[in-house]
Amino acid sequence: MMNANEDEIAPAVRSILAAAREREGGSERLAVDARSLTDAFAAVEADGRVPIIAEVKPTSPTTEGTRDDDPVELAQAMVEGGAAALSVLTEPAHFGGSTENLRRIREAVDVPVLRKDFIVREDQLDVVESDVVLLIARFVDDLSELLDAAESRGFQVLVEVHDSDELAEALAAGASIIGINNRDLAKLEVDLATFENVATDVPDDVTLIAESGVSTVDDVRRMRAAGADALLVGTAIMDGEVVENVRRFTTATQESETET
Ligand SMILES: O=C(O)c1ccccc1NCC(=O)[C@H](O)[C@H](O)COP(=O)(O)O
Repeated sequence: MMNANEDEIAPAVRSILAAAREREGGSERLAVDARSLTDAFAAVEADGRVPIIAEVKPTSPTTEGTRDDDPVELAQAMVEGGAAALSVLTEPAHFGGSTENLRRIREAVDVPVLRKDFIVREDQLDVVESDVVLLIARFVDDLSELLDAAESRGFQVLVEVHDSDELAEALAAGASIIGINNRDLAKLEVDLATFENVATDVPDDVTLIAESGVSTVDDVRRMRAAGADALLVGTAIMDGEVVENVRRFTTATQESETET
């Protein structure tokens, strides 16, 4: 079920995967009418801002405490701050997420919504509609098959990779939206140089997203300089005033923005 030796994976991530394998799928095949992620990025770019996917992330194995605010209010604040799209954790046991949160949020906003979860089987695509689903190359048995299964339901697919081998696998599977995760899921360590190193091998026609570990305006500029079409940011947006946090990141490359 996984490309890597399971012993190499951090215990928290092993637990996440074990729970993912147990989680039930849907009983009816979904057909999704998705909002375009690339159009949403283009609209934000045309406005001179940085496309940010803001993540509704109530908690995580590397975060202290839980943010209990209404997820819909958080999502609306993210859109008010200028987020191009939203990412919504639906993993319940380790991230405090739910498919119900995603359903309510997608109804309440008009930007594309990514379902952030650890999907390992085709039937797990059928539990809730979203505009984009995440597939993590490291954790999926047959990436090409699951990617096709998702696209045939109308989902756009963000394929997450962490190194050049996974990138090659994602490209061979036909991924057109790729996220390079700065968080090493084996050790749970974050290093922004990961994006810089792996991004050099990504073809221009791929929509490229920098994921995890972005906490300052300088980090946003660094990821953009390394070729990120968009950035996925969770913790640094959830920590404090959500509208202000998103606005700071979306305006990071504007001349008047000096704060780091
Ligand atoms: O965020 C974690 O602690 C985590 C732990 C184990 C597996 C995955 C994890 N995060 C998933 C994510 O992809 C992030 O939520 C997302 O990229 C945002 O990252 P950040 O901006 O660093 O919160």
